[in-house]
Amino acid sequence: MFYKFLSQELGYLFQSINHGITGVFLDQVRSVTAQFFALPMEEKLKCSRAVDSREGYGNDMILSEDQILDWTDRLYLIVSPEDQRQFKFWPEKPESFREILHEYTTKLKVIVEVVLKAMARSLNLEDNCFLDKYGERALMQARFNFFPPCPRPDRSLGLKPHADGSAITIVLQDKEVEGLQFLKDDQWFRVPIQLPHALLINVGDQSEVMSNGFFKSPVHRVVTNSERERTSVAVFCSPDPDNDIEPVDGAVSETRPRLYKKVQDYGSKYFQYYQKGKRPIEAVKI
Ligand SMILES: O=C(O)CCC(=O)C(=O)O
Ligand SMILES: [Fe+2]
Repeated sequence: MFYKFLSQELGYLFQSINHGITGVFLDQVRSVTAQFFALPMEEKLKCSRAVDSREGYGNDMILSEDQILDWTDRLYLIVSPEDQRQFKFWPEKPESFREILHEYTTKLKVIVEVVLKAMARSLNLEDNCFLDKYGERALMQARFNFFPPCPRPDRSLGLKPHADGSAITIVLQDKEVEGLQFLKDDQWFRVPIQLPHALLINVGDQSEVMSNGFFKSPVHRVVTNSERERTSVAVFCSPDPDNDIEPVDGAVSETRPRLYKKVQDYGSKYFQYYQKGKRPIEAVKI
């Protein structure tokens, strides 16, 4: 996980920056999420996604007949750039939903900047080298996940193994129900939930590419359980799709040759692979 790869410095920066996001506010984000999913189906369906689009309320896009579906309901919204918001997908209930999402993601922007700078610094690279690629018109996509209790947790996953296609993903986990697991050395490790006011920051594929593999985008999954529902909010922070993404100069050297090709609009290419259970990063490795 992210904190293992970063210097002490980040721990410090993070604590100081976290003051802008209080535990009370994080609970409000959780609360509007839970309230949305608890609405009658008829109300939620007002935000339904179209068959051929990811944005809105629904489940996995169906891309092949033998696709294994995730045991989840989700609401997926583009939040930034602001001119790309499609309010027809944004819930009107609960009433404070839109305002809280706007406030939450505005606060997260500060964190993204701090984190991308700290990541660069921890590799002795120029502070802004990742941020410059990230750009002023970076993408922020929020995914509200709802995992109902599942009668056969041995046979179904809430989210199948995947790595995120973002630069970084900021995850607000359920306070009471665990489920997220990361793969390391062929073993699954559970993510603790003992710190209810912590945000989990996950390195995505595009940071792996930009750092020439110094940061790794870890494979993770969500398991189900038969007793309790679980919610989470993942905010995917990805570079402007118009920007070329490739290993930054300082991360390539004679002893560390370039490991990834140049890519553009990684996110939209990525999704096709995800639903087929494949890792898109393999396609950009040299
Ligand atoms: O539910 C979680 O804790 C993580 C969700 C996640 O990995 C995702 O939405 O990509
Ligand atoms: Fe993920």
